[in-house]
Amino acid sequence: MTAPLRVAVAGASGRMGRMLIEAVQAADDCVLAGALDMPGSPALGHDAAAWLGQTSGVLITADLDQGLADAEVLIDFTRPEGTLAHLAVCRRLGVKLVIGTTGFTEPQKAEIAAGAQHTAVVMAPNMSVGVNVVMRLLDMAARALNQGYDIEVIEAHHRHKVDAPSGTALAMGEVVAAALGRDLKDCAVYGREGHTGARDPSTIGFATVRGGDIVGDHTVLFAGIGERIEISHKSSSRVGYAQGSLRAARFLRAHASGLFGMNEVLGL
Ligand SMILES: NC(=O)C1=CN([C@@H]2O[C@H](COP(=O)(O)OP(=O)(O)OC[C@H]3O[C@@H](n4cnc5c(N)ncnc54)[C@H](OP(=O)(O)O)[C@@H]3O)[C@@H](O)[C@H]2O)C=CC1
Ligand SMILES: O=C(O)C1=N[C@H](C(=O)O)C[C@H](O)C1
Repeated sequence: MTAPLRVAVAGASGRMGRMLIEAVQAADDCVLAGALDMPGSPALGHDAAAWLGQTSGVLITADLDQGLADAEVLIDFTRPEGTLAHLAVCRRLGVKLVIGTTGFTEPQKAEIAAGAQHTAVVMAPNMSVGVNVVMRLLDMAARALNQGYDIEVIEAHHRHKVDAPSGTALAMGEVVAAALGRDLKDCAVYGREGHTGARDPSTIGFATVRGGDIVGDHTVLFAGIGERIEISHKSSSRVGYAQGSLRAARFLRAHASGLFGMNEVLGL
């Protein structure tokens, strides 16, 4: 019988961190092997599953070496600077990494790609199966609607989200731009205000909504003359992100190095 996968979770007291701890605790083939949080976090020293009324035997720590010593894979949903600090330690200790964090700059993405030459990494702005299927639908739609349709990406998230547009919205824009032979860097328009002039048909527009407890809604609109096509995904729970992350962690068992996306994890 295969030994359980030893999973550590970063950002253990965050919205996704808690979801992941609950998912690892419930999975037959995984065991919680570490839990990281920020120095000064009130969660430090507490059992990582205490908030569930459970005991995991894993205390939340800010000491990265200690928190990763017994782990095969770290699942990281934190902030870009946290993820990069975790990557450096994972690389040194030979721990694999699932990155769900969003908001990376291009140089930060290059640092992750370099780190993945030494330890295996899955990185995706959205771990849900549904969103990754939508990415394929968008590729198909953009190729078919390649003339006469104005393309806008609209996303809505909770009031606590710190990056905009969402990583998923940007990835959707990249898929559509690539399908149309455009580079998103050259054609993205992030918000509009004032006398904008008429819409340039070669652009891909982005609109961001923030409020309340919206988990994550994404729509890509193809607006033509006489018809509109909307391809939407709406998350009503973070469970899908956590389950997708565990699939990514299991996938990494078979890989020693390399940078992978959810399309490879899911075989899409
Ligand atoms: N790929 C996907 O499927 C998804 C991606 N996300 C992304 O995951 C990230 C986290 O989201 P969410 O859980 O809502 O955020 P939270 O703010 O709820 O949690 C973030 C956690 O990371 C910790 N943290 C913050 N900064 C650092 C740092 N520099 N080093 C180490 N730890 C740090 C926080 O600690 P403290 O509270 O002490 O600051 C907290 O525990 C975001 O980038 C979000 O966009 C979210 C959902 C799905
Ligand atoms: O911050 C969030 O909550 C989410 N972030 C990810 C993103 O930026 O795309 C994924 C999901 O939409 C939830």
